[in-house]
Parts: sequence; C-alpha cells; structure tokens
Amino acid sequence: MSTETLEFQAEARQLLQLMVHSIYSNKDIFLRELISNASDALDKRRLAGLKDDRLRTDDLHVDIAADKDARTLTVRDNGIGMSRDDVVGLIGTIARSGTAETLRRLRENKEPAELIGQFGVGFYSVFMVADKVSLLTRKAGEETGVRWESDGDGTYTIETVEDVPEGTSVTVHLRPADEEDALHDYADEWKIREIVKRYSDFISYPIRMGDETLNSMKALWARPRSEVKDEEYREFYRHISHDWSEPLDIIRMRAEGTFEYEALLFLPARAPHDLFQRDARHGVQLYVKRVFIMDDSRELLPDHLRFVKGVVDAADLSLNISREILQQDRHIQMIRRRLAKKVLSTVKDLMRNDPEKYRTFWREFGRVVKEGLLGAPEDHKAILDIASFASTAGEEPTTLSEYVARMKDGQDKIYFMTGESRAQIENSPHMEAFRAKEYEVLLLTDPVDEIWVEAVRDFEGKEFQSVARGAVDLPSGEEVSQERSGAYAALLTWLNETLDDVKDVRLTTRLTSSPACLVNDAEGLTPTLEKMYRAMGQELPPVKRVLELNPEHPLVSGLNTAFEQRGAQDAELTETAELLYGTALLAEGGDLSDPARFAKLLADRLARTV
Ligand SMILES: Nc1ncnc2c1ncn2[C@@H]1O[C@H](COP(=O)(O)OP(=O)(O)OP(=O)(O)O)[C@@H](O)[C@H]1O
Repeated sequence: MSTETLEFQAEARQLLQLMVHSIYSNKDIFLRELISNASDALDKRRLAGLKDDRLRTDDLHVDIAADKDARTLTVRDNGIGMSRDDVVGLIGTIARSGTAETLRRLRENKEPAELIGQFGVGFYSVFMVADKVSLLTRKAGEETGVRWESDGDGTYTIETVEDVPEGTSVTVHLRPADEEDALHDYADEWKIREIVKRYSDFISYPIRMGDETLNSMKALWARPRSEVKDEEYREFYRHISHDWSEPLDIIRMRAEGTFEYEALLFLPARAPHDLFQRDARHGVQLYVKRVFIMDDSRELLPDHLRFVKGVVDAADLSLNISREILQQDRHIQMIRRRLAKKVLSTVKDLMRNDPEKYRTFWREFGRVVKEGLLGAPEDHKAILDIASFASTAGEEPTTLSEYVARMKDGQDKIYFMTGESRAQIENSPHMEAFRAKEYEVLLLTDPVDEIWVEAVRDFEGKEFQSVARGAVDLPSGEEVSQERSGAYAALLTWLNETLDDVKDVRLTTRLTSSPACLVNDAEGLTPTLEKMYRAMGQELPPVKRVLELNPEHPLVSGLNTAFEQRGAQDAELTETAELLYGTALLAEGGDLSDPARFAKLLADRLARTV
C-alpha cells in the first residue's frame, strides 16, 4: 500500500510544538519514556501469552542500538506491537483524559514546566532530541507491519510494510548534540548506560545493548529497604503513575505466613484531573511473584483511597487470576483491609511529623477520603482522626481533636453547618447565636460533607450537631419563656396556616440580629442536598422546613402587635408574612419560588418609606 500523509490531531500538534521547542531542561527522559512504553508492551504480550499459547513469551526484552555515524538511536521491543489503527489512534492523537485541559491551562500559565509535570508526555518527548522519528511495528498475531514517520511538524506518514518482526522499534534521528541546551550525545553508549541505570533499572525485562544487559531488573519492593535509594523510588513512582511530581510519602509492607504479599505504595502530592469522574482509575497494580498481572486493581484498596499508587505483589495467586475471582478472594479482602489501615495510619503520622505535607495531602485528597465515611464503618475512626475542616475558630483548618480540646465548659456537641461556601455559611442567620456566644462551628462546604454528617454520629463520644437543623439548645442559651410563647401563640398558629411552604413556625433564641430563619427538622434534606439531588435529575417532593422567629426583632414583635389588633383577615399582614419567609430564605442563599412576586411586594413596601 502506498504511503499516506496524515495530520496530527490539534491537541497532539500543540503538545508536539512544546516538545520541539523543548520546555524541559532534562532531555534525557525521552529514553525513559521509550523504555517505559516498551516495558508496558512487553507486559501486554506476556498477559496475552497466558491466554494464547501460540504467542511466544520466552525471550521478552528491550534492545537499544546506537549508530554514531548515522546519528540514530533505536529502541526495539518484542512486545505486543501496534496495528495500523492503533498507531493512528495512539500515536497520532492524545486520547488521555485531562491532557487537553492541561494544555489549555499551559497556554494561560506563565510557568509551563511546572504544569506540564501533571501528565506524562510519553512518546512525544522524543521530539526534544529528534529531528525525525521512524516507528516500525507489527502487532502480535497480524500479518503485516506498519511504518510511521514524522519530523514533528504537524504531519506524519504511515505505510503498510511486509517482513516486520513482531513488536515495535523506534528509530530516533538525533539532532546534533548541544551541551549548552542540555542536549547530550545520545548515540554515546556511555550516556545510554547512565540513563538506563538511573531511570529504568527496575524494569523487569532485560534492556540490552549488544550482549550487555544494562539494568538489574530487580523489583524495588523485593529489595531490602535500606538498599533502595530515594531516587530509585521516585523513578519507579514516575514509571507507574506518570506523575512527574515527587510523591508525598512512600509506604512499604510485607506479610509472611499463609498468604504472602509485599506492597510498595505512594501517596501522590497532587490529585489527578479525573479523580472525581465516575470511572476514575485506581492506582494500584497487582503482581504475582514479580510478574505484572493488572493495573487499576480496584479490589486492593477501597474507593476512598483510589488515588494511592503502587504495587501489590502477592505470592500465592494464580497468574491467570481474573478480576471476577479477585473480587471474591478472601485473602485479597484481607490485604485490602490491611492496606487501607496502613495508608490511613501513614497519613496520621504525617500529621504529627510533617504538618506541611499533611496539609497538602488533605487539600488534594480530603474530599475523596471523606467518601469513606459513607460506606466503610471500619475506617470511620481513622478517617475522622486525620480529617480537617474549616472552622469559625480561624482561617486554618482544624482537626476534630483540636476542636474538642477547645470546646467550652458544658458544651457536649460538635457544631457544624453545611453549605456551598464559607462566606455563605458564615453569613447565614443560623450562625448568629453561636457567634454571639462564641461557640466554634465547623464550616463544611464539600458536597460529600452533606452526606457523611448523616451517616456518622459522633467523634470520641461527642455528637455532631448541625446548627441549621432541629431546635438548638445551646448549653448556656436561654429558652423562650413560657410567657413569651403564650403571647405569640396565636400569631404562630396563623402563620403556620398562611405560609404553605413551611412545616411549622416557632420562636427561637438562636437569632440575635435577623428576624427569622429556616431550619430543617431532624430528618429533612438540607437545602444544598436538595439542590444536589435535583441537579442530578431526581424527582423530590417539595421539602418543607421550619420557620423560626426571633421575638426580639422589631419586625416580629411588630407583626405580633399588628396581628393582635387587626386580625387574620388583613391582606397586608399576609404579605408581611410572605416577605418575612422570603427574607429568611434569601438570607441563607436559598431560591425564592416566585422571585417576581417577592420583588413586587418589597418594592411596594419600600415605596411607602421614601
Ligand atoms: N513500544 C510500544 N509498543 C506498543 N505500544 C506502544 C509502544 N509505545 C507506545 N505505544 C502505545 O501508544 C500509546 C501512547 O504512548 P505514550 O507514551 O504517548 O503515552 P502512554 O504511555 O499511554 O502514557 P504516558 O504519556 O504517561 O507515557 C501507549 O499507551 C501504547 O498503547
């Protein structure tokens, strides 16, 4: 078939441009990326070989060959290879989620190098050192191969070729070395040796140059901890996570006995873009006796720790194990429990020993970890221990133990309020009495907060209490006197009948400056939760709430007097009641059901005051 010339997809072109104009100071990494891709392709071939014994898998390896005269460097693997469609789809486009988004931000940002670290650039990094790249590949099991060539200028050529060995070989036509630009001579065997040793030593297949094997192939988790350098851990982390920033912490575990396994886990320093997408990938890979079995193993860590990256190497599983079997395996469930516990206790250690790192962790992953409060009772205590929340006590987030230590004499509850933003909660009328009496209130603004507070009762015996729900009885609060209640009884009954949208009307001491507020009774949905459900398209009956009145406020006491004098038939009073309800709703950031009517009533009233 003749040669076809195709264009790179727009985003791929942008990424290529960045590479050609080389934004990285470290160009050596192109070789690491090529080897990493080769290693992935060998993993895939090995797995395919387990199912199809016609596929040979006895000599999987990577070959590196340099030609100083021709100024080329070739990286060849006998892995799974690519079909023509694979090449067009995988090399000609960027399919990875988040890349387009990152590129957009890159263009707006002044420090690209910092940002681009958020995703692996993979194959394209080769254009930092190449003025032309030629890729020859044949997919395992297919008859013909494919040649792909590009000089990184926006187009590539592709043609079908015969007599190609299975696997992939990438030939890099090197640009002239330019030491000033950190562009080394990559046809130099010494340089190649150095790069492989530094970045790819742990790759589990031999990386050969001539007769020499350049890497030790030792799995990091199988080596004594004291022998592994931090640098090696970091490289391994990059290899499995495609995250270029350093991990916050490294966790190693080993279990011996009836069911042996080793784990090497990393806490990333940055949340990936897709953390909250429904099908977000998990970060743990499963190995069996040093052999890669699968990535994205959801069975090895609960969903609320899906951001943890790493490897679990179990000694006693079959190499053929399927996801279905994993899900039911009792030992896997046990590993999952132990790993989850260990991750959470590691975060607790960070909290004590490295508060800066802890804060980074919680900022990036707190929202995910809190999901564990919805469904994993065995982790609740550990999660509450490491959680921190915004609070009225200051600008910095507080932990629950710190909150408890600051509780006032006689206070036996942990007060919180949920809402959409700190400002909205702080300004809500519900906070008034708490502010006046100086009770600390946690300000919970993550959507997940709305839900976990329903599921978790207490922290160390101190119950959680919403300040916007049910009747509040502050320990030092005065109750509404009997006399007062009596004097307002008729008004409350009338309001209750007049206002269709409320469930009940009562007096309160929770307000100091506002006339009224709306509270949920103990079971009702909070307004934010109600909005969330509706946004998700759920049909809900209207949620009715309790209108609480501040008898100290002139509007409320005035309304009571007017009601006593003019009685229930007065249309103006009905409008005042409506306005009172509307302002309570607006004050907490709620939506009026008929804003036009409210605005008109208000404007008519105001007109009389000018
Ligand atoms: N040597 C190879 N053999 C088989 N497939 C390959 C090879 N190199 C690349 N590919 C395919 O091309 C895809 C894109 O590679 P690329 O390096 O750009 O991204 P990646 O490896 O998926 O992720 P990252 O950018 O984080 O490295 C790979 O996912 C793989 O499917």
